[in-house]
Amino acid sequence: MKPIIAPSVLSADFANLQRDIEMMNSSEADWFHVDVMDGVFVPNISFGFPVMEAIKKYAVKPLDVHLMIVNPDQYIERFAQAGATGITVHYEACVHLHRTVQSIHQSGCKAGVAINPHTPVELLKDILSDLDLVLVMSVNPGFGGQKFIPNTLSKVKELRAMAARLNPDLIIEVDGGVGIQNIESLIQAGANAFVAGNAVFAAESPSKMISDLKNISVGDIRI
Ligand SMILES: O=C(CO)[C@H](O)[C@H](O)COP(=O)(O)O
Repeated sequence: MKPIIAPSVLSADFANLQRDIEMMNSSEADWFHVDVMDGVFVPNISFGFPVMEAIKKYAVKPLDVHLMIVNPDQYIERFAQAGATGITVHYEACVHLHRTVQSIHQSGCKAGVAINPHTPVELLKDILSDLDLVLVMSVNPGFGGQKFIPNTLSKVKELRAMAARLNPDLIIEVDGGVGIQNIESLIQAGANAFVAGNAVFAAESPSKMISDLKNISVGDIRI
């Protein structure tokens, strides 16, 4: 099974957003990854509803919305209305995570939980069966173009083993510093969805890079 590739709109050229969206539409990308940052949960501010609605207007693929914000519960319904297909909230930002996940499902979206590099996978044990996706951050969230943290590989392996018992259909998405140099080992570890910002948008041909990531040959596929 080929991996899910979700180019991150954060790394697109915002002055040519429609052009970059059309590129993603006609590429082998599966999802649009939409990073929302509030300047509180992470030390950066990206964009909010108007940009998200503009993306939705042209995108013909699912919008995978990653909320790097405090109090995400306040905004779930609005992100669903703005066109999200899936909404991922941070474990570290939610006090009543089970309730938040229920709200995401009630809004009609797929539900994901993201964990920061320092957050142990085992903390997800009691929520795992309620999730469609876990997003494993392989950089500290807030900025594109950072260096992949190698410890992510063992976290993905541990999570896939836990999911085999509790939620075999779980999508494990990796976000941060992902590219052609590490996607194969991440697939072998058990991940099956990948966010790629810099790797795609700094490439000479972004659509070819998306295709190369999508069609990577993997020795021992475990998904
Ligand atoms: O969530 C993010 C930052 O918080 C970005 O999606 C992520 O960093 C992807 O960018 P890159 O592939 O350039 O690392």
